[in-house]
Amino acid sequence: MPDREPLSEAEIQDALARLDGWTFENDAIHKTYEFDDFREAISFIVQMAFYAEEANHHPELENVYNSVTLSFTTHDAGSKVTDMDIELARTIDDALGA
Ligand SMILES: C[C@H](O)[C@H](O)[C@H]1CNC2=NC(N)=NC(=O)C2=N1
Repeated sequence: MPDREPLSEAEIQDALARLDGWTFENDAIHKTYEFDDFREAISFIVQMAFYAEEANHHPELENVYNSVTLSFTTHDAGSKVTDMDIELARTIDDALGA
């Protein structure tokens, strides 16, 4: 089970190097996904929500037409990036192939 200890910037960058398309900014990790259309974007959000709920860890998300941006930080750790954020980002990308 990932823990809620804040990661150092070096640990975060090392973890992001093993993910695709995630960036670290303002104490959160972010990724923007582009889909064919609005339906595909919303479908991704719905599917992502099941993984977030299963992990009890939730993103901030923004949707504009076919674009979805997920941002993760761990509120229980003072809104710092923890393994919870990294692991859920990996789970979502592995599961949804985005
Ligand atoms: C009570 C509930 O388990 C907590 O508030 C969970 C819910 N989802 C969460 N999501 C995120 N991103 N960070 C948290 O610390 C967090 N905590």
